[in-house]
Amino acid sequence: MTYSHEFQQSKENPELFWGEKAKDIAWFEFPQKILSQNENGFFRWFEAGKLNTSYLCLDHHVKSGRADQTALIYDSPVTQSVVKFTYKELRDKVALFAGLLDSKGVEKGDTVIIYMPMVPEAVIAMLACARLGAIHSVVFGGFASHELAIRIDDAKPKVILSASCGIEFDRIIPYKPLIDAALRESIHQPDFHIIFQRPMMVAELFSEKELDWNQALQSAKAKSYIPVDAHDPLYILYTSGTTGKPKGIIRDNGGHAVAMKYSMRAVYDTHPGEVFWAASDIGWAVGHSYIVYAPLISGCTTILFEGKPIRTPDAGTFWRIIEQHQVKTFFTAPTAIRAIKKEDSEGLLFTKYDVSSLKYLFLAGERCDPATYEWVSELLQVPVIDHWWQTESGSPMLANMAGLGLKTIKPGSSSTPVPGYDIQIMGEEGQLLDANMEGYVVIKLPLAPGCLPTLWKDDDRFHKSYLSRFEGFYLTGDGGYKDEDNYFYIMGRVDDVINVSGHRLSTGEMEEIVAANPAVAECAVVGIADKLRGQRPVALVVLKDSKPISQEELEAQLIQSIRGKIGAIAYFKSAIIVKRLPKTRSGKILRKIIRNIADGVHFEMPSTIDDPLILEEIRTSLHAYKIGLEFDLN
Ligand SMILES: CCC(=O)SCCNC(=O)CCNC(=O)[C@H](O)C(C)(C)COP(=O)(O)OP(=O)(O)OC[C@H]1O[C@@H](n2cnc3c(N)ncnc32)[C@H](O)[C@@H]1OP(=O)(O)O
Repeated sequence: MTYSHEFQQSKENPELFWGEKAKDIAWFEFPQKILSQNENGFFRWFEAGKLNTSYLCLDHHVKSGRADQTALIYDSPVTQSVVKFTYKELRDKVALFAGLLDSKGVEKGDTVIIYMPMVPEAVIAMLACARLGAIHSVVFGGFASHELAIRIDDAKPKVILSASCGIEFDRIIPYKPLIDAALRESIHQPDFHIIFQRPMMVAELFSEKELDWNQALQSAKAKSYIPVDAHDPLYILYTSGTTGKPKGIIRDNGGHAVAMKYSMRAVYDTHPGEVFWAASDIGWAVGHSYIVYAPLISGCTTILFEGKPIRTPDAGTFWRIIEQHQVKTFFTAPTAIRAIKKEDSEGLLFTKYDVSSLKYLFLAGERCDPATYEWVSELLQVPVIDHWWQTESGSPMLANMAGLGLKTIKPGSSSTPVPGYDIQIMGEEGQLLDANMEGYVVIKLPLAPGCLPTLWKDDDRFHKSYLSRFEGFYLTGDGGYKDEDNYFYIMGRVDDVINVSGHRLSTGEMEEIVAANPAVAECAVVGIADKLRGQRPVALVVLKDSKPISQEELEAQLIQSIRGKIGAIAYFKSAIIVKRLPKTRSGKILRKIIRNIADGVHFEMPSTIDDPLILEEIRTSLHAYKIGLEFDLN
């Protein structure tokens, strides 16, 4: 099957196309209708199909001859351990943990928050929820207690699952105080909190609602899988929107399973028995899809890596893992490659390992700059495939599809649309733009299976955020252009979302935190270019006349507030006091222009600007702070 044949078929007859792909899944009952619309007009895939995602990931393989194949390899340089689980071992652990959850009253449709580091128990917890038809919501361990509290109040979990600590390089991060603080802040209170005690830091348990994971398991009985409907949610994954409240992306069971299976073969060219490694975190969409669900549904071996690309112990860690576990397909973020390049630009550590098992490197999470692409391609001598997707889609939307025959790689481009995604570039007035014209990246409805069917308990926000701007199209929030060969170039967000080290964060949320400081009259937080992290946030602040404060003091306070509320991952390090902010005559802050000045990008003076002289003031303030100096601004 060629790419153009598959793509054309998916465009002309999506029902036929996805109906065929659905046959690759071991349903308990095959769907009666492939594509339908609900009462709101939202598209739904695989109506009346019955399945269980945990069954697909585990029991199905145990039954069909993979019981003794390694399913999961936990490789943790920070604890110096490597532990392997066969499909049968993992299935048994998941069934037992599902039994524990069941005994604590967790039922189909209940929500469970998982706030855990990269330990096998986190994967077991996800699959145990799926086994019961409970909806998990994994919260990235790097988020601070306030972010956790917001998610607790929105998801209203029956149980919280966590661990006593995480490990960042050589630092122990206690989790229990963060959860306690989140529960003091949240209105909703779960019935139980089950804590996996790690030996490097044992958490103190204060009440009967707080259970020790291993102790509680001692009396648990294994629980079998429960058939769920294709439309039932498998999980909620919160992602940053333009305001402080994150969006609860829902993933349904049916569409997700079909999309996972299809993408492993068609995008990643990875087959049962082969080793697939996504060096991400289970707190992100990549971690959900390509550490846990897609490799397991496909009968592959997956790797759970508790470490960093550098300093755990060095910039050769990735290559060591590829050699040791015979990885065929590797997936990471460009930031990770930039970090390695910075520490080992000559690739000396790389030469210590035999990485001949590796067939592909896939990159996503942020735009891959051509310099990083060239460096890593030269080093690895395998195809380096930059591809594009979002938390909302759960799997790639633009990719050079290795399983359908690789096409020419064009550095800077994420290649062509994956079957199921009719991607277009649109102008302000909703007109489709020709090649080489930059505009909004939009997708003609219906979206492919696996994409968010709506937002958790918020159909209105789903419609407003994604469907209302251009009738009949999904607004991705990204901007870009395509070339004459229909290769797309994603240039970055068109809204207040930024990407720091592949982590999607909201500058709108940061502005809310900065604006809450008593000295701040008004502010703008923008994402500026960062050599290692892709982007980092910077705040421009106008002070209240009545509240004098030094630049240093204000900056220290704001850094503390953002670390405390969002987390250190925001990498917020700079707050700059300015006299005024550039605005349009109607009072809208010109954030994009501020960003352009900081990044040295040419811009047209907006005709609606209130006072053009402010731009020079901003430039001087940024320069005084050593931002934008490396660029020729004139
Ligand atoms: C594959 C596509 C995707 O999945 S994209 C999403 C996943 N992103 C990546 O895999 C990006 C790869 N990036 C990295 O490995 C790191 O960012 C590199 C480049 C090594 C830099 O590490 P580091 O210096 O620690 O910076 P950072 O930006 O990661 O972290 C900033 C501060 O946040 C902290 N942090 C990070 N993760 C956690 C966590 N899970 N739990 C607790 N804290 C965390 C870091 O320790 C750091 O804190 P501090 O500022 O040093 O105090």
